[in-house]
Amino acid sequence: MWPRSPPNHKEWQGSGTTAHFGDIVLGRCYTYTQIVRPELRDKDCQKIQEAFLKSFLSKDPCDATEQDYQPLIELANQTIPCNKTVFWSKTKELAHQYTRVQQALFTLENTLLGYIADDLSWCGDSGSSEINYQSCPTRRDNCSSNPVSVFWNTVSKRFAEDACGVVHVVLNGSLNEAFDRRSTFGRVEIHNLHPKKVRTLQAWVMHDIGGVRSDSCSSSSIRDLKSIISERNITFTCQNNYRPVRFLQCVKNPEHPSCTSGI
Ligand SMILES: Nc1nc2c(c(=O)[nH]1)N1CN2[C@@H]2O[C@H](COP(=O)(O)OP(=O)(O)OC[C@H]3O[C@@H]1[C@H](O)[C@@H]3O)[C@@H](O)[C@H]2O
Repeated sequence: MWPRSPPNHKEWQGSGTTAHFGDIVLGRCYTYTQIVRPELRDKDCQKIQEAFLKSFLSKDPCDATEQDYQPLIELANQTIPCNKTVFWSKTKELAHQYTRVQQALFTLENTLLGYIADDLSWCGDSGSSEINYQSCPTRRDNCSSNPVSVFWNTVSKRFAEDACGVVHVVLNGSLNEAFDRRSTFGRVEIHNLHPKKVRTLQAWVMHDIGGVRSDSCSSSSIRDLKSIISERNITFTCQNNYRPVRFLQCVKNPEHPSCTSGI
């Protein structure tokens, strides 16, 4: 059904590089630096686009490294104010609904690099200088050191290293385990918070409206998170259904009983 990959591209199990990748990267960079956060208007989007392409072109897409992304990270470097960092895990949509309203707060995607890369796929090939638009390796079926997985691990680590003051995380209480050690939040971000800079991690365990309350602040998975954070000399606090985020959930379900009385 699909045209076969050109001879010089290996075939992988994942979808190929997003069409018009270079243009999307350049356009998103200009949108973010000129409109969303004009305080970053002096960023060089042409150089950022070039650095992003150079991070993976002509390279084995199963041998991506943190080093590949260092030039890009330096060009797109951005300071997040203390007390404004929001992590999330299994709550991508809700976390971004909240930061879209509460624009003083930053998820990784509310930073320049996360904004540029969100939902994109990209890879190249060591035997060619071309972008592979036909297929890219996936963590599950091909290799964990693929360009996209290594990118999110690398920028998530940097996002956590740069955090300061009181940081927040939105967790999904409708899952059996709201905290998963294998997640990017559990495997990368909490281990890269600096105890000398981060005073408190505040967890918000949110339950789907009308969903089951599988997990909550008193559950074993949250106690596991608390033990990891406390061992790192960072204070841990937790709130079930943090009210400002709950209001957002209720916008979509105004008639639900948990939204009509005293949320
Ligand atoms: N588009 C984004 N993707 C990701 C971000 C992010 O901020 N934006 N990630 C990770 N990430 C990719 O999302 C899934 C897992 O999500 P999911 O299983 O829902 O949650 P994770 O904890 O793994 O990752 C979310 C956490 O890491 C950063 C962001 O700062 C959040 O605090 C996996 O492929 C990750 O590589």
